[in-house]
Amino acid sequence: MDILEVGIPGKWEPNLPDGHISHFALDIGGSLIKLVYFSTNDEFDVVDKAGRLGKQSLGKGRFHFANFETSKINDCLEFIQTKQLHLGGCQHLEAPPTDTTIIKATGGGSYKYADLFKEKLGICLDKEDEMDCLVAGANFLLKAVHQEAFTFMHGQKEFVNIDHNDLYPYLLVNIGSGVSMLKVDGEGKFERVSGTNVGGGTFWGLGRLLTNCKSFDELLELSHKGNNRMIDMLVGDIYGGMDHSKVGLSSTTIASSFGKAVSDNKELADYRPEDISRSLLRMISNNIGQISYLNALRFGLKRIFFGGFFIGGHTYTMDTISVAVHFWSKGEAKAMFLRHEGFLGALGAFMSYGKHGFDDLMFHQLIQSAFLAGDKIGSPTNGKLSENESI
Ligand SMILES: Nc1ncnc2c1ncn2[C@@H]1O[C@H](COP(=O)(O)OP(=O)(O)OP(=O)(O)O)[C@@H](O)[C@H]1O
Ligand SMILES: CC(C)(CO)[C@@H](O)C(=O)NCCC(=O)O
Repeated sequence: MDILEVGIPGKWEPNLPDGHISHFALDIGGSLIKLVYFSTNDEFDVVDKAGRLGKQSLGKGRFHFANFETSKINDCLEFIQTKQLHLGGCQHLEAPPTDTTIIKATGGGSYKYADLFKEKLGICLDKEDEMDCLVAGANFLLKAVHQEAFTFMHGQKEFVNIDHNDLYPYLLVNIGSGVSMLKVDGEGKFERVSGTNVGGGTFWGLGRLLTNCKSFDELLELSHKGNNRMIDMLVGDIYGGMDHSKVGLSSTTIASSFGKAVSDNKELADYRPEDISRSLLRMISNNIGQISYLNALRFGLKRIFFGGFFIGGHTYTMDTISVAVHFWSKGEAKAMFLRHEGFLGALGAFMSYGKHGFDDLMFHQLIQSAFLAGDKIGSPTNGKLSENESI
């Protein structure tokens, strides 16, 4: 489980106390559960329209982010219980007062695990569509968070200035277990234009089988030390060390991922797990980069934002995706990454508290405070996950 905290405004503050937890939201995906909650320190007693006593925040506070493997959902339930997040949730104003806490949730698991949450914590999951949430989360981050988007190519990271008046349209590619591609035209205006089943789950699933790695991080770590040329068949392998320049293929371009394994006459055990992991990561990242570009081309989109936990701020993954987009678009399209990449859906679900009359904690005011000029969500500058520059 990873837990991260971000201050508003200000810097990364790893071990701050939680304060009053006002809302939390969940994105329960095929591989990971993402949890976002908001805590405030300044608060006072209020009585809501239903006569219930509660705490009202002044709108200053912090977003907290945590994630859990979906297969270890009990850890997530325990975390909610220990932090008493569910006691800070809200009740629907139109409904008669009950003991049931309603929590915004998205992702397939909000359907699959609804009964479990009810049974274990008395929480009723209020389901929001995962695509709506991804888009709401991405739009929120791009507009409200300073230095949220960046490019990454050949080891160089560059933050992108987002012009709020020239943000749309863009292609949002969310690389989770599977991959969704959405053409975003505005707030709540989007279409899921494509997807691919070759995604983060494929990398981790195949990688686990091929290398016997015990964790995703271990598999990624291996990939850093690997050399994909040991397994991939390059153009040069086919052309006797030469480029095939007539069609723009250099000798070092991968002609066929894992292609060398066909003629090498080796067994799986003869290959280094590091090289296998590297080839796999490149194959999947390349493929996603290429499909993304083709979809951008389909709709004339120049900007492609990548999200999802598969990226995990990993430089090699981002580099490979960027190079693929650059290569196929001949430099016309740009791959951009988001610092809060894995939390788009959870943030979108969180934002949806503002939509349906959940205003006993003046949710609108709370969210608006995060939008105020100069009061943007701070960026993590140090701390546990900052090594990969991603929260
Ligand atoms: N600790 C981890 N355990 C498992 N997968 C991880 C881990 N860290 C990163 N990943 C990668 O993140 C991917 C999951 O990303 P994400 O959480 O965005 O998707 P998801 O919501 O679970 O999937 P989907 O949206 O398809 O249901 C995994 O497939 C894997 O590639
Ligand atoms: C099924 C979802 C939407 C669940 O998040 C995701 O895993 C996905 O987009 N998979 C790819 C499905 C496809 O378009 O082939």
